[in-house]
Amino acid sequence: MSESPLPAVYTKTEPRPAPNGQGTGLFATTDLGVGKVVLNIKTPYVAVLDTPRLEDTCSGCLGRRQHGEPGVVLKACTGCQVVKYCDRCLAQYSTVSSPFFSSSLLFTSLYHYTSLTNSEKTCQAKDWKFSHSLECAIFKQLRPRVLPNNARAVLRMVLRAAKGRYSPPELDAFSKLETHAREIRQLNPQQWGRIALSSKAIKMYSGTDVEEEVISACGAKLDLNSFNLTNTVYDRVGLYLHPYAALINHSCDYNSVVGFDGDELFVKAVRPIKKDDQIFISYIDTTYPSTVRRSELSERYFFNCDCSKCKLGLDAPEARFLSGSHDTSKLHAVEGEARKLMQSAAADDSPLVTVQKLKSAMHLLHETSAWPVTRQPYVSLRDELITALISAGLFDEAFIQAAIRYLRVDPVVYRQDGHPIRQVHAWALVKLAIHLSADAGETRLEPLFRNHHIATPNLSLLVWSVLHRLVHMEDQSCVVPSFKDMLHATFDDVQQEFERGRSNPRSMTSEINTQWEQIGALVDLVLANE
Ligand SMILES: C[S@@+](CC[C@H](N)C(=O)[O-])C[C@H]1O[C@@H](n2cnc3c(N)ncnc32)[C@H](O)[C@@H]1O
Repeated sequence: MSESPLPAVYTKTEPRPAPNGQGTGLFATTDLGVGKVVLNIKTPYVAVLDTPRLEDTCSGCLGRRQHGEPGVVLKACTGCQVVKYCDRCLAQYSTVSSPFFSSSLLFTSLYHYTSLTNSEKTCQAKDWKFSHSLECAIFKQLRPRVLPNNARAVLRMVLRAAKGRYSPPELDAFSKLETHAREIRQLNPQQWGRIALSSKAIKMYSGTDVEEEVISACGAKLDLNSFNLTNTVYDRVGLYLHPYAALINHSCDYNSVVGFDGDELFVKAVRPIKKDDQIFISYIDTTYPSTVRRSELSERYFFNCDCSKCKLGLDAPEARFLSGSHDTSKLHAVEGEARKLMQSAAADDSPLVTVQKLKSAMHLLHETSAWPVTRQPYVSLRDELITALISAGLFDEAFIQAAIRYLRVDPVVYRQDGHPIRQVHAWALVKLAIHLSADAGETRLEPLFRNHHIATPNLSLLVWSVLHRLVHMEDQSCVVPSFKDMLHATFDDVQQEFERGRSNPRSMTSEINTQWEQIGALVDLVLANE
């Protein structure tokens, strides 16, 4: 992996002009196999948590330790009480006076900050050094109001730039990023209004002499170029920006995927890439039909996608209905009803009501006899249903739904075995099976199989077979290192459990196949009655 001129950036790519009005793009400098690292960035230009995640995610490791070490408790920064850190990594403090904010900021009293005397490897010390020392007093002054994520991100960039924390190549790369500021002003006046208001506030809070217009341009750059920051299991936790990663253009038929391990970014090849090929990621959820994708891309990113998948239009697999003749206007009406139910389910507080609404929406689609389980919004409805069933404590039903997704949806929707979403869904199935098999008494799973005259499968064998497959295909897998570590640790535990029981699943291939046949039979019956 060669180091780029930008600090902390390791890559097998270089920026070049891209064809078809795509501006600059990144191009492979060598052939790259599936699962290979295309780009690894150790330190973000800026990364912030979404406001609700400030409560439950460490602002230092961005949740990396929380997944590896269950039971980690978060403690609030004693200064601002807004950001929290893993307790195991909290530093020892001594309180000293800070000269930082006395003049430039709006504070009447001298703020006391805690100087860190412990190792810099701690989450709080790391974040303090990176940026929090510059913003802590501002957050404290504003409490109980917490700035929105994009305002906190722009504030961080302004404060870090003022303290000379960015190198000249980083500042230069950031300055060259596309903003589409003119299009935002003309076409999305609400977005521009939010950016402008936020810039005014940032200028006031930070006391910076940078002009509001320049801060607004930072805000527009952030909106256009930031990534969804995700945790180890690919749940969104915040915003991330780096000017090198921001050069990657979009294709719905992408060859690479992005993931985060704490604040470290990984771009991996999800398909084989040849030297000089352009690197493409997806900016949006590509499981939706081209009409939806194209309008999302033109509204937020101001371009018309012309990729091979978009060219297929209604002939593309994700847009097709089941074979037969269909009244399309009726199908659209049903889709509208299903979407309304989905929206109202999202707004509901009660998991059981949410479950009912989502099931009703799925039933509407199923009743058309035209809607494949792999066509949106069916796919998203099932994802939401699994989450709602888990919240409602209905783990057996969640397990069956996760098995439907694993066996019948994902192989079509995410064709590559190593696709991170496919791996995360497999992990969810494993977790549910482990949870159910740990239940001492009879779970509701047994009657479910019995009622359909199917023998109940041995969940431990299923868990072993999924984990065995995931661990053995890890070279081709596009997940981040902490996810792989989690799989390894769980597989080792399961393997040891079998060894203690003096059995060896490696020699039980036909038993394992039988368990999958049993699961497959129930999955098809549940789908037929959806
Ligand atoms: C995150 S930036 C990517 C880097 C950008 N090409 C540059 O030169 O700074 C996103 C912008 O790149 C352009 N872009 C990305 N993918 C594209 C595509 N498939 N076709 C046309 N333009 C694209 C659009 O202008 C979009 O708003």
